[in-house]
Amino acid sequence: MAANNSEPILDEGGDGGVKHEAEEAGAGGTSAAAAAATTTTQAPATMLHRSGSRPQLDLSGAAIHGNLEDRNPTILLPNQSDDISHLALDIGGSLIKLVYFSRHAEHSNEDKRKMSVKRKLGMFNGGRRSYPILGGRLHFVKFETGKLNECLDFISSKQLHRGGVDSPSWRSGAQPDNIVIKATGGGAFKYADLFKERLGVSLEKEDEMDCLVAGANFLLKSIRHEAFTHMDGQKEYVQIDQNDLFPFLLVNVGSGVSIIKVDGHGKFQRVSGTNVGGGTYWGLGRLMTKCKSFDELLELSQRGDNSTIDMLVGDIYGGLDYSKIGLSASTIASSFGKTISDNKELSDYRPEDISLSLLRMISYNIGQISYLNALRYGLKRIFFGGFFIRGHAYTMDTISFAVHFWSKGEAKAMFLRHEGFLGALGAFMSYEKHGLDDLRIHHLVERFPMGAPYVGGKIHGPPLGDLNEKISWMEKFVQKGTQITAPVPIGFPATTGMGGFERPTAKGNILRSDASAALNVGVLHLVPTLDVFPLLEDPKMYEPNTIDLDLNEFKYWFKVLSAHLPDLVDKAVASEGGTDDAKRKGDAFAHAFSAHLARLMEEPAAYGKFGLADLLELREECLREFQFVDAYVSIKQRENEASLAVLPDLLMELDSMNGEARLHALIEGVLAANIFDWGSRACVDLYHKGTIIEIYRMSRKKMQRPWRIDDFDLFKKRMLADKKDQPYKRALLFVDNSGADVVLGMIPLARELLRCGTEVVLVANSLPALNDVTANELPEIVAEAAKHCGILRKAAEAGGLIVDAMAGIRDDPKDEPVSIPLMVVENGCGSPCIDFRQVSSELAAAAKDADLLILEGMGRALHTNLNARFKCDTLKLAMVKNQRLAEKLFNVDLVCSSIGAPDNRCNSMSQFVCNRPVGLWY
Ligand SMILES: Nc1ncnc2c1ncn2[C@@H]1O[C@H](COP(=O)(O)OP(=O)(O)OP(=O)(O)O)[C@@H](O)[C@H]1O
Ligand SMILES: CC(C)(CO)[C@@H](O)C(=O)NCCC(=O)O
Ligand SMILES: [Mn+2]
Repeated sequence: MAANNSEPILDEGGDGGVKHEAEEAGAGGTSAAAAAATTTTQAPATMLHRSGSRPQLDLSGAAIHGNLEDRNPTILLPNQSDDISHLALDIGGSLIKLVYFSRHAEHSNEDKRKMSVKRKLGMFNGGRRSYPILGGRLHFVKFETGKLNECLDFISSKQLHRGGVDSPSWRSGAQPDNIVIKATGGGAFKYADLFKERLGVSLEKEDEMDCLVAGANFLLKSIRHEAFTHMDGQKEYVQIDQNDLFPFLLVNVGSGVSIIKVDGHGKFQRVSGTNVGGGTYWGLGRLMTKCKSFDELLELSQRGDNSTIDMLVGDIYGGLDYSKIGLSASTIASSFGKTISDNKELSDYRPEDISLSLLRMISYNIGQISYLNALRYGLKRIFFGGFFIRGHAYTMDTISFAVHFWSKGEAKAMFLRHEGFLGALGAFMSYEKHGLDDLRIHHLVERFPMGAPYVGGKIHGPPLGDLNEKISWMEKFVQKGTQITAPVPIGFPATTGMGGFERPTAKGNILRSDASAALNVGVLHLVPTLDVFPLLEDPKMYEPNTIDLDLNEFKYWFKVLSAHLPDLVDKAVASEGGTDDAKRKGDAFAHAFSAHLARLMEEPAAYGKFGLADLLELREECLREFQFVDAYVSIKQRENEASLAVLPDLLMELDSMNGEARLHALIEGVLAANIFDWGSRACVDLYHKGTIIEIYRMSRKKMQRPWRIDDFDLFKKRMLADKKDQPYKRALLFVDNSGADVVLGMIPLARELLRCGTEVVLVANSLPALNDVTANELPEIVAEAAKHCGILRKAAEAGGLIVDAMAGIRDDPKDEPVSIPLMVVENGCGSPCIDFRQVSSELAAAAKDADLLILEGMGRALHTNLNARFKCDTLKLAMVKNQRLAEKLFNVDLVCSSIGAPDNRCNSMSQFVCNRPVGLWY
């Protein structure tokens, strides 16, 4: 095996000229005479061809896995390679693009709690795979075609052609003799023999245009923030209406340019093309500037002034505009036109200026030809792909300008985040049973790991799959004093004026290295178990984030998160035993997360349309990337224990009250207990000043109504007056923090609902986030609490929670759902916020019969979902512990802070959104 053991190399010098082979593969025999934008291939509209290269089912060594008593136990096929293929290639004239899939073992984290919940909710199907696709990740990588060997080494080191190093076939050492890999682009023909020779694989050729269209359609259908406009330096994501996507013009700017009219899935026509494309810019640019890499050339353009080279309208008109035909003096009249009159040699011109002139000439030309073709077919939307774009703001602005200018604003240029990967994705989709067609937007989660493979450009090296490699990679950067860039290219504003463009603004002089441009996109996680929350009133209109994370807002969060970072690192390191290794990991995490923050500070839209929920999740994901499983684990345990110790007193106090006073005390208690929050600086300070119960009591004492939003009376009416016996059939309680928050706040409230005959579903995080309680931890906490209370005990026993927590699982063998008074389900996320467009399937199933939602805590009820509307009554409870939110939402100053005693008087909110008109109730 070509082991993945070499160290990443930091290569500051150029990396040698790219051996360009675009002459053969790129232009593909198109003659100079066909240079005009009229090369039309009237291909008949074809359906995407799927050929069957899928391996047969290998039943050898089959064994039953899991519970033998299950009616339909899981059968493990150790020798069966995954039933979706893993790698597809697009080998173009300039670059090779790889899309590969790495698998998530579906049952590995299928723990007992999940199985039990599934059975209770009637979701259990006996271990058969319930989803059309496997969970896993789609990775995107590119290489220069001239360095094909690097690409072959990469495939070989990861054994991608054999299903990855973790695949059963690889581990068993079996040598499948006929591996077939889908490939598109000219190189699928040109390099087929080399692939056979080096890797023993056959390339199965897929048509390039088919693949481009399939890739574009998939992205536009399945990725929420894929397409964006880019005008005057401003990037704006476009909401694509699935029912109104076709027809559109797809312009793929690779070495050469293909222009395709797309009318539907598999329905398209290549209407034109131009041989003046990315290869032209890079090729001419290399000859004229002696640049060693594409990026160097692009970077030069950022410091260029094209007016020394281009002949402008003003040069011809003595400095005047030619306003009668709408041309300003700064409009380019003739690209490179000035060089005819000067008595100068090439070396007399600045390479910077040459690069900028070339870039403008080619981008503008592509924009114009695209517009003309859009006009020809009456199309209003033009999507631009291909790696010539390279996420480069100036290129996109120039193309947009041309389209806008010539169409007088009628046509719109849009760009794609996965710009260069359309063909490779299309090739991936051409595998039979790839399952991607069945994916919906809510199944895909994009993540931006630091250690994804960095290839090409300035940073060379093997994929950084291994944690140690990742850490030493980060350390090297730190030692060298190099700024660590998050894995996305920089965008920077450039201005365009009427009829002409100004030169790129000085801001953003650095072009992000190609290594990171390759990761303009993150890793796409395919999570088939995610669902849209069925109780959303209008999923299309739903926006989880309460406040838009614009640059200003981001600046605030940058400060908050940066300030919190040292404390978080300390906790994380302690949670891993505080060893030297843990410290290295902690440092690497801090650098990685800071790099993300720095990246987003430059451009808040860098990772797609990013909200606070995404930002907070990014932090948790970053911790997980550096294998910090649960930074708050011991704090959570300590606080749970402390809170459970005082629970009996609290329950006694509550039981001595009458119904109305009790309900008031319970809601007040939830708000008071929500003061415990490790995500809030002001509250962290409090921890050093008192015990949990002291803080809780003080908090409750100060909890005077009216709260900032106070719909308590409405809720009380529903609970106590409208229908006394069973006010609600099933309530979903979204819990927040461990410790007092859940034990002294939410569990007593759950108990009250149980007392009223309401089924209670406690909904908790799937993965840790700060000190939030997780679905795995909750059964044990409930079981402990139940020791002090008959109502809880009865419900928890009936719900199997006590057994779950303490012994194994005792389950109803029937698959049918039964009425369960108390259940714990996971929400599908590992973040302090919740995005109801993507929740776990068990939560979605539990929600079907729910008629009350209770969202608790700032993350879930305030930062996200304050404005969300649901199909049933919803109670949102939170203690406002964040100055920014208090100001923005309620226009108040927080008094809670370092003074030791929080004044909660006006800082709580209890919003009750009724969804059923009174009178028609029940
Ligand atoms: N690191 C890079 N090295 C070379 N070219 C790059 C790089 N990054 C971006 N480019 C630009 O992207 C172009 C290639 O884009 P793309 O990968 O979409 O096309 P291709 O598939 O190689 O070409 P074709 O489809 O015409 O065969 C190059 O010609 C160049 O303009
Ligand atoms: C030849 C291809 C399709 C290879 O990707 C591409 O480089 C291209 O579309 N070139 C432009 C050829 C033309 O003039 O239509
Ligand atoms: Mn191509």
